[in-house]
Amino acid sequence: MSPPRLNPIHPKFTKPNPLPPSHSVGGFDYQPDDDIPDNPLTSSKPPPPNPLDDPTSPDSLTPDPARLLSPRLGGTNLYLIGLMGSGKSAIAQTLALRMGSYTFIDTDQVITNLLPDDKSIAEFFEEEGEEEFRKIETQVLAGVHGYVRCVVSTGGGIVCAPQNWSKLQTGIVVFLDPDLDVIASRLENDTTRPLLAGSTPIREKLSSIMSTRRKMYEQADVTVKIGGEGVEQVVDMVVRECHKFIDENPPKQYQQPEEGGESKESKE
Ligand SMILES: Nc1ncnc2c1ncn2[C@@H]1O[C@H](COP(=O)(O)OP(=O)(O)O)[C@@H](O)[C@H]1O
Ligand SMILES: O=C(O)C1=C[C@@H](OP(=O)(O)O)[C@@H](O)[C@H](O)C1
Repeated sequence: MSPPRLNPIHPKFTKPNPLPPSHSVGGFDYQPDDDIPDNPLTSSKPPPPNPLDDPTSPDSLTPDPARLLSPRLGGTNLYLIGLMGSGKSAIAQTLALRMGSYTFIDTDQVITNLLPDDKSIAEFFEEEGEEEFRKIETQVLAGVHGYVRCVVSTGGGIVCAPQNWSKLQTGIVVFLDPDLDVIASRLENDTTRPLLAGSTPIREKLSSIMSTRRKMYEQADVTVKIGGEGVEQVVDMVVRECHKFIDENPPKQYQQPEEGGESKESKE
């Protein structure tokens, strides 16, 4: 039986083996592939220039500012707050992915995992009431804030309990503030948010909840006003605002020494 035609670079690569004849890898001899145009290993033509050598080239790789955020945060968590439907879960998930070394956590998801009998948050609200839900939410946040390198999507009402702020403020708090019409259209057919149940139009309910919570949401370190932007664009906006926040509020150990030698910190 002939040996399998493994690609010697990585078995998951689907392109044919690019190695020249009689090249042996792992004990197998490989045959040339004539069908790869300009195979850099066999072609007589010079390879195209590396775009990285020309920083003005549009193909030149530029690092994602989201990835550059991770080392600047030094492990500090990001907490996303805002009204239900403002996009906290969607944005946190994509942000964590783009940051690379951060983990996405959704407090609502943690709560759902804790509830017995696969109960949903809406069912728990109905059976046990909002007050019981808030107690669990506070306990979950207390657990979550002990972790580092997390992008945490919180429940919309987490800002209402003052004791939650002592946990949120151990990280950078980001308020996602979209237009209420945008949120209302996103949640039009949603049945998972108990506070929106009933016959009052969603837009009206959102407006009433927002008017009692806005002051609390505005305690955030960073506010991102959102219109009709898609998820990736909102992530870009969050990243930009977080970099700005760090620029304006550098961690103490990074503060520049003042003229004359001593840093502000060492004088305190
Ligand atoms: N910027 C956006 N553009 C389009 N759809 C979005 C955007 N942000 C969130 N969504 C969608 O809106 C819905 C509610 O978002 P979600 O992340 O669950 O909000 P939250 O966690 O704040 O309650 C989801 O279906 C989500 O995919
Ligand atoms: O605003 C609120 O009080 C709530 C928001 C929900 O989370 P999302 O903001 O993720 O929808 C969920 O925690 C619960 O239904 C209560």
